[in-house]
Amino acid sequence: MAHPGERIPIASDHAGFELKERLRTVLSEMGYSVDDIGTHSTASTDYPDYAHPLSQQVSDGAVQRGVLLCGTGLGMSYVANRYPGVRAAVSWSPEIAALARKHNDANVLVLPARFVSDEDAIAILRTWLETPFEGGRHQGRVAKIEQTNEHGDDTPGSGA
Ligand SMILES: O=C(CO)[C@H](O)[C@H](O)[C@H](O)COP(=O)(O)O
Repeated sequence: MAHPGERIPIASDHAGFELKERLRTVLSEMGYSVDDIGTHSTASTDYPDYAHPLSQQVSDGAVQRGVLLCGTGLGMSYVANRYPGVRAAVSWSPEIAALARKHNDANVLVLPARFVSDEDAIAILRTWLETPFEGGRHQGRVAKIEQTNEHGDDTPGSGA
């Protein structure tokens, strides 16, 4: 499932900066064209400033997938999952990353940089990159993520 030459955006806040630097190298060595959106130091910064531009690219179809990192992975995932078509999965093990691909067709990998070792993060990244979506029974479920509710309103829960 590796796509040499594919452009992959990667972004972090200060908590994910050092791991992002490591993963950037790993991606380049695997043949990907890495688009580093930032941050570029360990100076304190705000995760939405990096999650928004990356998620927009995935949502627009400018890229197929992207990688986000912050301390817990949560803040980045909250932002990313607000974008139509983005399915961002916080993954703390290769098993979770594999299931996020097989069952959920996750197109953004989110790493909790303060809670995974560098070696585990590399294994998670490789698994996520190389595991295909299974389709089948999962296809309809993934499609329902973007579905409108029974009131024809596309805001889940509104009017209920
Ligand atoms: O998920 C996050 C934001 O919700 C992250 O864990 C941030 O990296 C974290 O909040 C940063 O914390 P800090 O105390 O400002 O370093």
